[in-house]
Amino acid sequence: MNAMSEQAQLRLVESPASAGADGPSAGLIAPASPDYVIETERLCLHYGRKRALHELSLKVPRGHIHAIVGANGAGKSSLFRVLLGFQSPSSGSARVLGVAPEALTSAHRAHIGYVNEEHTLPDWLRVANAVAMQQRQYRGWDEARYREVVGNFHIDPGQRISELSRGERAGLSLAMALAQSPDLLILDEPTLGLDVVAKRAFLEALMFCNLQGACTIVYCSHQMEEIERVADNLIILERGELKHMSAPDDFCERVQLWVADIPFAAPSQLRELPGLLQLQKIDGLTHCLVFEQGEDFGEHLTRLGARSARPMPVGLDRAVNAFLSRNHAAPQH
Ligand SMILES: Nc1ncnc2c1ncn2[C@@H]1O[C@H](COP(=O)(O)OP(=O)(O)OP(=O)(O)O)[C@@H](O)[C@H]1O
Repeated sequence: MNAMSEQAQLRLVESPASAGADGPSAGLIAPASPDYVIETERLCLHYGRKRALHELSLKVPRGHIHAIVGANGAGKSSLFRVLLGFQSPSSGSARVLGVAPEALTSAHRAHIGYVNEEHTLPDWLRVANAVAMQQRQYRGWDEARYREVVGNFHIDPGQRISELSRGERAGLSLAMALAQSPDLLILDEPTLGLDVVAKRAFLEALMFCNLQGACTIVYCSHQMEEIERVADNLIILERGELKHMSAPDDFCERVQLWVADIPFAAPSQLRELPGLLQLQKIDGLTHCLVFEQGEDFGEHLTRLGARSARPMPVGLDRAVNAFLSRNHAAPQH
């Protein structure tokens, strides 16, 4: 996270006077209400020779909780950096709340909450001062929501931010972002480092904000059980490309586990099965995780000599992991 992004994330170091005429406390510009909170068109980002985003065309509709998943290095954080204007794309275009990232003013940014995994907050400030500055910055500040979320942590308002534990820092930045009452809340691995109770409190706060209908939440995480619980929409990125977007349940329905008794099929034959995501031999039975195959997939197994074969549903964790691992980087031998 570079210095510019830290500054833009939370303008805690900016006094209301220095926020300028377009500052959030100086006349809140209501953003247009486009149907999509995020739109990208053939978005590409290269860091030197490293490709982070490739021809990414994505439309995230207003409302609901959207989860972006992908393996390490899939481009999730890079996408957020481009959307928030911290990083210029190599080509293509993006719009956030209908505005191009490079055209986002302080007033627009007041409608966008952002929490990153580092939970960057000014270390030298005391918690109470940081919160007071946020209260002044954001007209829509919701004190009750702030207290509800921060109340799950034993944070002393007199403590310096540098003295907080990782989890407390996470809780504080989440509470401040939620209290800002943003139209769009972008969260980059927000629950990393939170204990079970704090995680649950945070997820409940997210769902509550979303139920109130005002806030669209776009959230990237590797924690599939969380996503299963809160997300209405699942977006899968792979090496900077959009691979899938649907409701999590729809995605699960597309992945099936077939358990078959095929004693004599060669592994090379099994690996040729259509839609194969993952192949395992467990207790003498062949387990095939397959993508977008119908009920007639069993016929393929029968042709390979299966004595029995039955499909079984799979949970989101297994479905997403199998989908991502089919092209996951593996060490060269
Ligand atoms: N500043 C940078 N310089 C060079 N390469 C970078 C830089 N930032 C990211 N990358 C590369 O861009 C790709 C996408 O990185 P990004 O951080 O967006 O992935 P991610 O999906 O957020 O990963 P993770 O789940 O591990 O946080 C990776 O291959 C990464 O190595």
